[in-house]
Amino acid sequence: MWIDISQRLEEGIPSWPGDTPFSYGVVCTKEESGSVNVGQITMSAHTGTHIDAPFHFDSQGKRVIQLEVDRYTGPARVIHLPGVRRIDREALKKADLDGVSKLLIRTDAWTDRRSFPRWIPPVEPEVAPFLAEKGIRLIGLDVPSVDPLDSKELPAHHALARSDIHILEGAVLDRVKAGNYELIALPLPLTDADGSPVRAVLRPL
Ligand SMILES: Nc1ccccc1C(=O)C[C@H](N)C(=O)O
Ligand SMILES: [Zn+2]
Ligand SMILES: [Zn+2]
Repeated sequence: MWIDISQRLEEGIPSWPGDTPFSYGVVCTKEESGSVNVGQITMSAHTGTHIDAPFHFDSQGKRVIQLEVDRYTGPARVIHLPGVRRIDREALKKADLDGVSKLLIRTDAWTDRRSFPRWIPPVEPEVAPFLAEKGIRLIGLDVPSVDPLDSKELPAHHALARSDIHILEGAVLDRVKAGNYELIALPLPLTDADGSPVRAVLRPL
């Protein structure tokens, strides 16, 4: 059985402060067109469960279409680090990361999904080379960023990119136990985009 770890995209879903709010509306009704309801979606590429393309934080970086689908599908390990202040070497030292190429970290830090969090545990840039050495190519979190929310330099985003680790943000891991799963979290084929919403699902292995 697949477990849905995606945030529902619906009116009221929080977006990054100041960023485009999510909306879905029928712009032409079945009554008007005589055949179909036609919807329009307006949203930031960074709302809900989504991936970041390097172009998000590097104007020369890859766009969404250039990201291989293999990065977002396949075996993944979920680790549970409740109450951590930061995701650093210390926080990760007890985790078994051997043979893992996709790592999802459940922090439980985003408790009320109806509002944007005031604080999140950031990923420390120093862990990027350490994770890469372990063979990790994708990191996923249950919070909306890998950097402190007020960061402009985005050191963790850059360090992860330098270590060739892709980023999944805003996964809903509240009811997911630590363990091994198969992951599917595919971005849309957006040619130029800096990020993409994903439908992320896990199946226990
Ligand atoms: N949407 C934004 C609008 C303005 C400033 C930052 C963001 C972000 O999304 C940053 C976040 N670290 C992210 O990668 O999702
Ligand atoms: Zn993002
Ligand atoms: Zn990000």
